[in-house]
Amino acid sequence: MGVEQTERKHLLVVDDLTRRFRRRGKDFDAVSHVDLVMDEGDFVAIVGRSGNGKSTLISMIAGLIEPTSGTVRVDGEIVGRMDDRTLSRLRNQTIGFVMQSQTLLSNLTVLDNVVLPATLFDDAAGAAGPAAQSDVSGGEASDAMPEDAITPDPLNERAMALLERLGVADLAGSYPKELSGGEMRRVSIARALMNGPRLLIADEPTGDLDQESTEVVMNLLRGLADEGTAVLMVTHDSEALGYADYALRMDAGVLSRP
Ligand SMILES: Nc1ncnc2c1ncn2[C@@H]1O[C@H](COP(=O)(O)OP(=O)(O)OP(=O)(O)O)[C@@H](O)[C@H]1O
Repeated sequence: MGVEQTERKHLLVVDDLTRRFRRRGKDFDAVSHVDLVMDEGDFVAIVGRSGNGKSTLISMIAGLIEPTSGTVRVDGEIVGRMDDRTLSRLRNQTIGFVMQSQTLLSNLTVLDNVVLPATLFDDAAGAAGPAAQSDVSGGEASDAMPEDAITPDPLNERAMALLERLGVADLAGSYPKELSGGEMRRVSIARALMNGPRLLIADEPTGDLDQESTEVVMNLLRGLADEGTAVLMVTHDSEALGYADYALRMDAGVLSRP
């Protein structure tokens, strides 16, 4: 692939990406020579049987696992060559990541968990991604504030709007251990969207969700993509698949268009 020609044009360029693991004394490629290009507004689903390398691939894209060979470029920068602070900033401000497992901090309330990413870097709250500018309240116009009103904290307001949009605003003051799996997942999605990422990566975003919540989450992701966020989703859920532009199949580490 002509990476030099494409690096400035695309939000994400994955080039010949491989990750080798060793199991019972034998090497195998969990991810094998994967190419993928995504632009703003693309909504791509990855499907494939368990153990075929999907999580390993998206973890490399997010800079959580180092590739054995190949590169991931986000906005023209090679993820593997970033120093720790630059990588942390990328993960905080440009990439939103919804993991398969529960990653909320147990000693913080739901609201504080969602606000947290906006407090980690000074300029995080002013993130430039389309989701940051978008009206997360779901389109309802807010009433003009009376002049003597206490100025609301904009971070709390944004977090509450996201929780509202995901149907879990009533849980803002609860702690993660008080939530169901599906509620935790929706809170995790709100947290991943807090800084308005330009690229949202979601591993099974509808796992644990009933049909109604699946529709809420998928309509939200579809809306974000329509507003310019690139969305990369791993899913086993045939209903969720219908919201993506197209699906790619991961089979024994190889990514292909079915
Ligand atoms: N750190 C590791 N060391 C050795 N093998 C690993 C490691 N991490 C993952 N694997 C193996 O790599 C393969 C791909 O794992 P991965 O988690 O990427 O699959 P997946 O497609 O995401 O599966 P699922 O749908 O169940 O989440 C599996 O065979 C897994 O056992």
